[in-house]
Amino acid sequence: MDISDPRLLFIDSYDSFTNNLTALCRKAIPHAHIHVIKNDRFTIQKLLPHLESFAAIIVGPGPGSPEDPKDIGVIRDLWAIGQEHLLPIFGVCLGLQSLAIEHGAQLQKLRTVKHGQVSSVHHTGTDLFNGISLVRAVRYHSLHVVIPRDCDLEELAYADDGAENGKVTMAIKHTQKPFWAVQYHPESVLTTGGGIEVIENFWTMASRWNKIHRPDAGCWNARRAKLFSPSWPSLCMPSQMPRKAAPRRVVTRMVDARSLDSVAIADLAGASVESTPFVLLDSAASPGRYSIIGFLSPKSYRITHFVGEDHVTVLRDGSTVRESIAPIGIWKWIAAFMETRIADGGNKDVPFWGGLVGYLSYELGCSIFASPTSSGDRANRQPDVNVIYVERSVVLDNVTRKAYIQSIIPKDETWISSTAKSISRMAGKNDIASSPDELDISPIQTAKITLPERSGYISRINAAKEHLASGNSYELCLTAETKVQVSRSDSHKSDNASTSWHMYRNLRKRNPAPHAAYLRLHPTTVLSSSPERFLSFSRPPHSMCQLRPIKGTLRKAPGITRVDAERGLVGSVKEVAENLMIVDLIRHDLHGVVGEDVNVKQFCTVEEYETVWQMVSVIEGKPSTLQKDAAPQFDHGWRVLRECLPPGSMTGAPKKRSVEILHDLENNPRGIYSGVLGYWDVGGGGDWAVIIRSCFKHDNSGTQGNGSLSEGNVINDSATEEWSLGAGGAITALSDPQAEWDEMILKLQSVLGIFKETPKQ
Ligand SMILES: C=C(O[C@@H]1C=C(C(=O)O)C=C[C@H]1O)C(=O)O
Ligand SMILES: NC(=O)CC[C@H](N)C(=O)O
Repeated sequence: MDISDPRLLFIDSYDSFTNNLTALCRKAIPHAHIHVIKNDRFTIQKLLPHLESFAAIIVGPGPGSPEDPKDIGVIRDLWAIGQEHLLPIFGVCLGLQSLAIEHGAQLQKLRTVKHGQVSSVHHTGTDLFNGISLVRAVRYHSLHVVIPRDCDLEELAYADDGAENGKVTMAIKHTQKPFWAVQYHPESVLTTGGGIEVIENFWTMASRWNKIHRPDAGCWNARRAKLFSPSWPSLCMPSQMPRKAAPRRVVTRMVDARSLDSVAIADLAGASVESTPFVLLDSAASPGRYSIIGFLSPKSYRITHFVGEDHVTVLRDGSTVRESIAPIGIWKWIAAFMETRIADGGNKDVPFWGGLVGYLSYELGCSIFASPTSSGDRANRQPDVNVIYVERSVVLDNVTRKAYIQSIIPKDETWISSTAKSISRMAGKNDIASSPDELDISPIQTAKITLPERSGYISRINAAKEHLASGNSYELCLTAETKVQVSRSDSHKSDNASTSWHMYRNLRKRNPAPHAAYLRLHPTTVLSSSPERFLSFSRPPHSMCQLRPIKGTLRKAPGITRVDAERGLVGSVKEVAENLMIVDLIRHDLHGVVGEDVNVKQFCTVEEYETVWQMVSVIEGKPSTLQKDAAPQFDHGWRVLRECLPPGSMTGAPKKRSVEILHDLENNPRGIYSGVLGYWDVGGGGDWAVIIRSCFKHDNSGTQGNGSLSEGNVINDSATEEWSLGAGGAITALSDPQAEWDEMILKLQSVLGIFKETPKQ
């Protein structure tokens, strides 16, 4: 970039599409420096003296109303800027609404709200639309403006919503000042014709105006550079952390696993011994491929952390150490832990060589907004970070049936040889004792299931819809908790035999899923049959991030073919809108960390799972660094994870406002549900799934008696144990409350079957 390149000020109203728009502006206005500020960062008085440095302002979209000072911040004052400071401004959605109402237009609610829907835009073919023919544009709005006849605004485009809303203004310009705006979203992935073309036209007109009215632009100086954030995209700086040691070597032995499955190898690794920690990340169905089994020992580091606390607890070899995470915080603390444990030399085809395995809670993700933190009784709360450092592992390739026995412990050949021998021996036998087919998969009959209360859930759906109608959110993923009490006499077969392992095997059999997992990280046990990848990142130097959001769920039933499912999902305006909103949100999240290189690889494809059809999109991003020749970044993927949590498919859009609304609507913190589980590998790769279709237990959760944890030894003398599950779905303006309730129950049923026959509705 050159110092003389144009400089743009972007005003963000805490939206989840901002980075898509900045990326589009960078394409339309090559070499532009774009400085993004929040709308409440400066008062107009503070901003005015600096406007001379900017060639134009872009006012982004956002939740809420242009009439509410809390939602609109400094934006409303821009339109009254005096001649001395005047400059070109381009507004999007909330930006258009603000420009319009400050010039006498009426703000109204749409009768039929448009969120994630595509409309044809009829336009004048002039100004913003010069040289443009067909425009199909995505809309995300509940409010709209009615432009009076005799005012300083001119309508440039409209959409014809027919009986729903009549004609709705889609673009305007000021007749004397250099202000233009669109109501639709030029940056949405489904907008065609009126995207980059419109911004290019804005830029042509803005440059012309500047040439005539502001021939000498003000200079950019150190003070301004400090005041305004670095220009977008603010790419990853090379890691600040010095490498403390030479990389460790990964030693791998490959054996033919033949008909062995992950369950048999997990048994070998000690899955059935309740008192010990255990981790299995299990690809139990396509498109999952690898199953990762940790071979743990008392020497394995266990790391736990609670949101709001200033330390981590590290448990190892019988001792518990509290380590302060101040001032760097939990994310950097974990990055530093991993930075000293980088390893190489492993098999490039194997995604995991060793590293951290476990889960991160929903509230950990939310803490990035400084929003709600976890609350509740500390002794019975699940940790927000609960991971274990795996140094010995077996990775099973479920496609080639090869098992990779791996260790990052120096001089560990004896373990590798004996494990390789055991696996070969087991694979050689035809009758695999632990094959899940031979399991007794009868559910636990004495379980007491407490579903969310239906009327309460329906009224929360209606409250969510009111927020959507008022413009506070475009989509809200509402969820609720279900509890299951299991009598221990039923669940407890022998003293140290793990019943949760037995339950996991039932779940795996009933609902095989690509992101299945069994995590026994006391005090927490997680049984997962998640279909949804949140984020995977490949190892440097060619890191690639991939997110696979799911939106759109259809019950599988006899007679429903793929063609029917596609008609029901891809053919539904509601389902596609739900998915599109999350795709746009995830593009924004990813652009925010990796910069410009973000692509939608797959849009709304129907995938078949055990109990449901799901509509899945795939978004990929390639991290770039400031310096072309910078060393590959080991923690790129980890940063992407931190910046993109909590998963957009579990919040709705815009994320921050939706998280706040959901916090008010839902009674309890979500905890592990809606968080992510997976690994960060010592080679720098990672794979994290959204924690849905899963259930959880806290060692202390039973009634009577008191479970307690001491190193390697769990005592729980409770008469019952309590499992908890979450389920929910995206609520949009098009949602039917009864159908949403049914969808929530459908999702629950994929897990509830391991406890009891599915409850009757
Ligand atoms: C909320 C859940 O699922 C989420 C919501 C989906 C939807 O609304 O269609 C689909 C997958 C998940 O992102 C859940 O399973 O509990
Ligand atoms: N996308 C937006 O900027 C939305 C603006 C406003 N909150 C509305 O819903 O109409």
